[in-house]
Amino acid sequence: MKTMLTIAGSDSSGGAGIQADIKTATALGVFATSAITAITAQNTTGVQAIFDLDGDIVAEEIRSVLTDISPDAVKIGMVSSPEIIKIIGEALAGYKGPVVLDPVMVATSGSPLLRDEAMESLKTVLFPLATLLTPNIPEAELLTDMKIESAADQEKAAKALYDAYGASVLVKGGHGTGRAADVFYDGNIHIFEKPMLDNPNTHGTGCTLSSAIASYLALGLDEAKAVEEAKNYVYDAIADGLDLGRGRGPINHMVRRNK
Ligand SMILES: Nc1ncnc2c1ncn2[C@@H]1O[C@H](COP(=O)(O)OP(=O)(O)O)[C@@H](O)[C@H]1O
Ligand SMILES: Cc1ncc(COP(=O)(O)OP(=O)(O)O)c(N)n1
Repeated sequence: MKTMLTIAGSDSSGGAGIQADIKTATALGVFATSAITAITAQNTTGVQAIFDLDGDIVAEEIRSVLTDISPDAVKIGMVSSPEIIKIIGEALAGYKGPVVLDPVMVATSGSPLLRDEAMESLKTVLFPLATLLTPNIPEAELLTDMKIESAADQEKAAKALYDAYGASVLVKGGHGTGRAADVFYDGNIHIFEKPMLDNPNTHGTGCTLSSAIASYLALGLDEAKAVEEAKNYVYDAIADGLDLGRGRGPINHMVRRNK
């Protein structure tokens, strides 16, 4: 059985964070292990509270998994404080497998999930450990100081981040206008495009995409193929539409089982 480790925050509503990652890996036939960085009280209308876990327990969670199960891929999601970032950097230092880093900054509801003072450590400590970065458009704009208004701009941002950090880069297009075009750069440009689905229930798409990429990498796919298959999975999960809660509901991880 192939395994992955997700290092991320808990989402009480089950749509994003650790919960989305475990559902995704399980749906794709990969055994998920986890290190929880923060607990969020969250639902489909927004984030009500955030509690960062103590750095020592995050370090222990990661070490417990790495020294025993040796995951085939790692995904990193919400890592809100500089202290936790430093500890993750130290705990992953000897890890040789693929590391997919989703630079989660702000939930789509508008709540910050990364503290302002943590941005610099995210870039200096964790980006160099990552083999694949998955910013959305607002995150890529902040990271590159560029305005992104087209797939051509996504391409420029992906190349700039690749040059700066030496990792492959997927600039996701869910916040764009027109088609949902995700631009991937690994030294060559790959564009993965789908129609933009008219469904407000997209909570957790970014977490799901990054954990699906990590799962497909654990299964042995190359990066570009893992990104393509992960996008297909997210697209099907949005298309299969759930309508839970009063706000922006989650996507449907049972989609493959329903077919
Ligand atoms: N309405 C939609 N229709 C089709 N694909 C979407 C839609 N919204 C997001 N996606 C896809 O979901 C994935 C996550 O993208 P995005 O929403 O940009 O990330 P995040 O959740 O981190 O903000 C991408 O593959 C994107 O193209
Ligand atoms: C605990 C936690 N981690 C990450 C997110 C962000 O999820 P994402 O899939 O990037 O996007 P939205 O669901 O916010 O649209 C989160 N909300 N909670």
